[in-house]
Amino acid sequence: MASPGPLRAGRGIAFFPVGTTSVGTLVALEGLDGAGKRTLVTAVRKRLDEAGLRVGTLDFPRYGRSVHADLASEALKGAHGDLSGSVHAMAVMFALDRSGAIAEMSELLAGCDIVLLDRYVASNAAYGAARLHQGADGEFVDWVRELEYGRLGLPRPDLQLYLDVPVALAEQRARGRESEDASRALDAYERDRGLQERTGEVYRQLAAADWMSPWWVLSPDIDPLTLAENLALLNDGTGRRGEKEHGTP
Ligand SMILES: Nc1ncnc2c1ncn2[C@@H]1O[C@H](COP(=O)(O)OP(=O)(O)O)[C@@H](O)[C@H]1O
Ligand SMILES: Cc1cn([C@H]2C[C@H](O)[C@@H](COP(=O)(O)OP(=O)(O)O)O2)c(=O)[nH]c1=O
Repeated sequence: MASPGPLRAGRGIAFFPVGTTSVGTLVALEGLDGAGKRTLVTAVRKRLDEAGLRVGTLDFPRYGRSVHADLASEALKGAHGDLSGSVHAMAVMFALDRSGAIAEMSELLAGCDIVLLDRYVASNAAYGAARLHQGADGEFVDWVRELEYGRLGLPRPDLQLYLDVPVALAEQRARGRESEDASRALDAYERDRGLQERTGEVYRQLAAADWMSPWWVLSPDIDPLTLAENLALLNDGTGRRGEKEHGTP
């Protein structure tokens, strides 16, 4: 059954088994640079707060709080020699940033109904595979899965959202942001139109395959209220997840 409004589900929406403990639902928002992720998380959070849900948010990379995140960001702006030239080295930096946030994520999940992440493991999968001209079924995506969910033990998201914004629009938004805020100058990935195109393609493949969890694909004009209402349905209000194994919101 198709999901309502602008939500497009890959292979149907899966609901999650009821856990024995009260933990929140972990939702990761993915998309290209400038897609509007930060804006959407802020708007959805406001709607969920207003609905009385306990909401936590966390942005990756954790700039200013993680040396790995800062090194990666500086590398994308030309520092640290040939660091940014290595696809695997960059992915390890982003992965170690996330690894350092495991305790914080556990705390958020213990105290919230919904935890919204602005970028997560799939960012590494999509950008790295795109840099290597691979698809979602390639070696790199498997390497990321094994590194982050296997070796580093990161929690799997219950749901992943892909904000599917055309590259030209995302670029226009990123450039608009750059002109408003000098600290958001475009980095090496953002300036590379071909990389953004390929990254979008890998994201669509990951979503179609429901990689690591169910995915919802969101259109550029997604209404934050509609999204918040659909997210709220994943949670029965007690911090426990819905009981249906499969269904649509
Ligand atoms: N739905 C939207 N319509 C118009 N402009 C938007 C929309 N969402 C975001 N923007 C603008 O686009 C720019 C990039 O948005 P941002 O949320 O920072 O993207 P991201 O976090 O995906 O890089 C910002 O200047 C923001 O104000
Ligand atoms: C979090 C993350 C980001 N990236 C990429 C996506 C972006 O192009 C870049 C920087 O992340 P981004 O979220 O865009 O940060 P900024 O606030 O500087 O715009 O790093 C990865 O390749 N892997 C990751 O795990």
